[in-house]
Amino acid sequence: MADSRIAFRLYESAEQVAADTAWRVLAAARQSIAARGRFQLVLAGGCTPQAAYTVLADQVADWDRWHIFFGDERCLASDDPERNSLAAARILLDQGPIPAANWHPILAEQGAELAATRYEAMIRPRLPFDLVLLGMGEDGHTASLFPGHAIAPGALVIPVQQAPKPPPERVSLTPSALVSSRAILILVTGVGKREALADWRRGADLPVARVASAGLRVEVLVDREAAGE
Ligand SMILES: O=C1O[C@H](COP(=O)(O)O)[C@@H](O)[C@H](O)[C@H]1O
Repeated sequence: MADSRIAFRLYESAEQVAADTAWRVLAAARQSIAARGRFQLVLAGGCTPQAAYTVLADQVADWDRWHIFFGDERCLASDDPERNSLAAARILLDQGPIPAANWHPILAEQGAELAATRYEAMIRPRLPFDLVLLGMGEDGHTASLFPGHAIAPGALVIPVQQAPKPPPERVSLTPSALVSSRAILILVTGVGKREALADWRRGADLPVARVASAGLRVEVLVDREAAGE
């Protein structure tokens, strides 16, 4: 792993990763709002980022200027607790600070094909994002980009079928969309991620590695359990 645009940062605990993520997101928001009047943030799904969202929700920020997008969504009913946007909404929208009009979920309950087409049409004129948050799965997937899955050239958002992690049907931003961002933060915590992280750092061709190596400014926040140190 010799890509100088990717900075790996080590933290003692997942709590520290969450706190520093929140701090970095707030700093990016301030800069973006000062420069362009708005902050376009892509949220990661899964469990890892939820602690950071909880820290964020308690902070003071210019929330009306934040616009929230999603890196991927699972094709489940809109009220299914496994939906990525629902988990984030419970923290940042329902009782939190972000106005509903600025919340841009992927409507995956419409089916992967239609939801992907509609989300692509919505994000295309809004690119670039200011900050993309990503996680990493135990197999090195990021968003819903899984190892061995082909990506249609030129697409920004794709339907995903037969994902190895349930549910099998999903919608994902592609590497092209994810790297159309001023910065990317990848959160990697827990012992379950240790092997994939080590593979990535040894140069394995994983989806997370492909996205990270194409990004402009990429920071990977890793806790000691994932790092194995
Ligand atoms: O299924 C998914 O998995 C990854 C990793 O999730 P985590 O629970 O291990 O943090 C996540 O980044 C992705 O958005 C999600 O859909």
